[in-house]
Amino acid sequence: MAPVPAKAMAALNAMKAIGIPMQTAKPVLKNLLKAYDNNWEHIEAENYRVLADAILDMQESESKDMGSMGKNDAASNEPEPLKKRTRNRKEANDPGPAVISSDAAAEPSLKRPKLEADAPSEAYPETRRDELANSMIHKGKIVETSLPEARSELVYTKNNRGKTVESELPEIEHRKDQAVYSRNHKGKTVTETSSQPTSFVEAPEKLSTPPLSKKQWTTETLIPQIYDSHRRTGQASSLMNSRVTRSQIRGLEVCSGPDQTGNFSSVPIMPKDEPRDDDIPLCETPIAVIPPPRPISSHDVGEASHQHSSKSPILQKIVDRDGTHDEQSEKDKENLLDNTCNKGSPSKILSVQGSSSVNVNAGSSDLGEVKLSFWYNSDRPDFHVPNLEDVYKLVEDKCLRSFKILQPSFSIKSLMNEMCQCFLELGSETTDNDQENFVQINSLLDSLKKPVTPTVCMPASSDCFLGPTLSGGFQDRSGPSHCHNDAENNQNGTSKKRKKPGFSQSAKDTSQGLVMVQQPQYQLAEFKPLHDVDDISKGEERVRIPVVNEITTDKYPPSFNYIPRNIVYQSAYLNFSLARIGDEDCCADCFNDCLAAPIPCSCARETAGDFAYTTQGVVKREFLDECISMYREPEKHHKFYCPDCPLERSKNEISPEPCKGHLVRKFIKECWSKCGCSMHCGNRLVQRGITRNLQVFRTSEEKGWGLRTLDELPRGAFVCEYVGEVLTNMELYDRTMQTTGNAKHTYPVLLDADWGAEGTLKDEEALCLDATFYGNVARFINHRSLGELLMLEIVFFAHVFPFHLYYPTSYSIRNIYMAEQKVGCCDANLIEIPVEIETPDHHYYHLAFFTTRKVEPLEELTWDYGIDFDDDHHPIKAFKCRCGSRLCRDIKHRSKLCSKAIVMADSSRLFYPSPAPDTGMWPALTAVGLTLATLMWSRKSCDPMTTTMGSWKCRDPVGSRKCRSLAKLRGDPWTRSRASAR
Ligand SMILES: C[S@@+](CC[C@H](N)C(=O)[O-])C[C@H]1O[C@@H](n2cnc3c(N)ncnc32)[C@H](O)[C@@H]1O
Repeated sequence: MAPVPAKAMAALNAMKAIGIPMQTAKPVLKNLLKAYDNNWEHIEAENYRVLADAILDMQESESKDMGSMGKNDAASNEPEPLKKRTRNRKEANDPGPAVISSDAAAEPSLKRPKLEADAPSEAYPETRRDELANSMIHKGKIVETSLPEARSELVYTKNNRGKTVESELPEIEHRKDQAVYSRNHKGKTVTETSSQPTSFVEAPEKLSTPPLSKKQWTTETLIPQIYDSHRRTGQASSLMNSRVTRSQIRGLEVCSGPDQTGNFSSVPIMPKDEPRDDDIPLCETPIAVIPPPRPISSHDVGEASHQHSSKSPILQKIVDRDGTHDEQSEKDKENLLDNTCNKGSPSKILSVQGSSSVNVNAGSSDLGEVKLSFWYNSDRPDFHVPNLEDVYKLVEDKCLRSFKILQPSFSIKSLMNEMCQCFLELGSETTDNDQENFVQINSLLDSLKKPVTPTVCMPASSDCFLGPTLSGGFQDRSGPSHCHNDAENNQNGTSKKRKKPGFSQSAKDTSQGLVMVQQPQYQLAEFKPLHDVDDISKGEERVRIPVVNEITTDKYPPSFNYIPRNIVYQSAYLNFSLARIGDEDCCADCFNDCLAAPIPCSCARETAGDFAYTTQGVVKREFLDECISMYREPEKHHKFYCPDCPLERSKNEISPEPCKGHLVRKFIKECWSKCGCSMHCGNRLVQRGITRNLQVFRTSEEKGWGLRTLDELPRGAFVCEYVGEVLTNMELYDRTMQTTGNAKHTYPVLLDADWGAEGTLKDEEALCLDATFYGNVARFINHRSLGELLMLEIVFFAHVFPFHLYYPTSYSIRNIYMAEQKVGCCDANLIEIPVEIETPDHHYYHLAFFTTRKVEPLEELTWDYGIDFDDDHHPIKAFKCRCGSRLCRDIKHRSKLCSKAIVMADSSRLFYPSPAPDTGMWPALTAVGLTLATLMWSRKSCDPMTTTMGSWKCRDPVGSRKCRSLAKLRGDPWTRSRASAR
């Protein structure tokens, strides 16, 4: 404990630091010590708030005395803040922030003497400066201690015992001020007005509400108004409102005495009573809202305040871009913004105090210059100045990890750039749009400050997490604490309300706006290479996965973070507790390879007592056939119908259509860590990760990038898992609206295999994978239909397929279809099969891709996204399909040539209904039809990388003439060797 004189010195110094001369503070301190019986705890609380308040009170009463001595003095050119405060309330019956509009500013009684915009500091006499400085100290909140040259244009913020108070704008106010004032104005309406909720730009007649007495300032009376305010402003602003409101509630709790439980806040009661109708003294200088101290958040920049942290010593070092630093005087630092902004005409400075040791300031000039400054003090004696680039990198890394920044292209510099852009936008907008703009800032920045919610319950001993050797495992990037907090999660989930279209649109607009105002990709490219063309996985997989592009000049695909295993985004609940795995769900007694055991173990239970994999490491034929048949003939398979389908809800929340049914999917169950077998067990395929040689390549059909195999793949081979962030449907919905609503390519997959069995699933519970920002190679697999238009196909083959010429006419349609199967043409060559690994329930599972047939080297790997191309509201954005398949479900965009061929084939059927009669005319007519069809088909480009448009035309990509030449052109070693070998 420091001796008392030292404490007194500290108190006086603190006052001095905020512009109160020692001689003024000293007598008040003495009185306070007496009043508090030398209890320094109260006096020191909140950085001598009581002392500062007491000084202000003293000044108030002095002013009042002066006011009563001669009211006319009030009209003098040297305004007396305290008197004016009184008059503003009493004469204008100002209920609060509603006066902070241009109308209000024009009110004669509210006017302050006009200050010239460019008035140099010398224009302010010393006394005036003192007054201003003093007026900015109210109830212990220090608003501003120095007077920059453009003092009159500064926007100040202060907190008057939980009430937000604002004064009129000076006549020289600029539209930028209006934006700020409108918002704060609203804050004040929320806080103070009970009978007349006012809108921000209301006319002065609305100002007749008498001020509330202090007794009325309770949270009980205020909270309903807060909701009122939410309603008034609409959902688009709900996020912002709730923040402003919360802080204000806190402020009220602090300042309005005991709360509902009778507890007082940390602020001691003022030793003396204050007049009920005059406890919102207004400053002469324009003031806005100081929210009570709270953690700094970027969105706060929208709230106007200007104050120095009363607790924090001013930062001693100012770091420039190169990491050098300067000792600067306090004044220099305070002038930092002003210097920047004084280049233009009137400048503005807005500032936010996020916590006791953080200050955020934003300054602007009318020339559109904006400067942001952050002051932070952590009291570290061993501090040294780091390189600023390193700081950027670290912060970006932290943001990506902790705050789950959505875009991997995120950078601190771009964030600051965005802040400046928003600042300018707000400053340039008319007041009508202020509200909207404010929401934009918040919805943008809110994504940066989402709290990290640990979401997965992983035993600390990590014995259920096999670590990086398993690609089927789980990866959490939310930090060391992995344990899911149910309560918190629920709270997160249920507290989130699905945003109505209005908000979503706004949010969407926001992201669009952001894209327009900056070039994050270029910025990112400046700092770090996007991908390694030799291995897009950057060593995360067991095999290297190169990237090639012979089509465009892009060296590699747009940026994303490569992850070999799923990671949880925020709220998704995945319970991987080993305790949940019962004996029946594992094979604790097994040893080495379960597939080698004479009797299948309990891990084959899911697949009807027989393992899904063969000992050669592929999916068994029967199992695969059944999975494929689900796609080809869905009507033949069982479906379940959700009572309240999350998919339909996502399309239309208000009146969702009944569930269209989900196929009861066949699951593969792999052995897991509670099983006795080893990692070499044949029933652990997916969890071992990618083993095939794959390549990311640029497709030639405007599908963007794609994935292909470099090796020949047998039927049923595991290729890769679809890896991404595990999101709840709610999160996906929000994300799609806010971030990727306008994205060219989308990467979400619903984990809906068990939706029906789980009863009514809330959007906060239903899961999906999103590989937009974090994903593996599977995110490059393009769509191709997996045979729905079966009959049409059969008809086609029945009439034009060359095989028909060789087969007897009695050859059944079914056989023709089988013939088509035999040559292996047309459909997607991958199918996704749900795989159970860590958890016996199927709420969360892995989505693994297996080949539906033998796949040739260099053939593009495709899978059927299951999109309903006619359903514009499907969560997976319907694109213009260019799969080229004759079976493509995107009928609108299906190749015209294909369609013509089909129509032609169909029309030939008019003459010879299928199966075609064996007449003499048949071969001739078929030959004509076939020639025409072939002509049309051959005009369609044959992609050497795929067997697009049928392997009968180009079955072996390297074998065909066109393919060979392209392969040469491409010149990659593998193709070269293949081509020369021929
Ligand atoms: C999972 S990504 C596939 C990778 C993507 N091509 C890329 O460049 O990143 C899905 C997106 O690829 C595009 N895409 C996939 N299949 C397509 C197809 N058959 N025709 C046209 N675009 C396709 C669509 O834009 C879709 O949103």
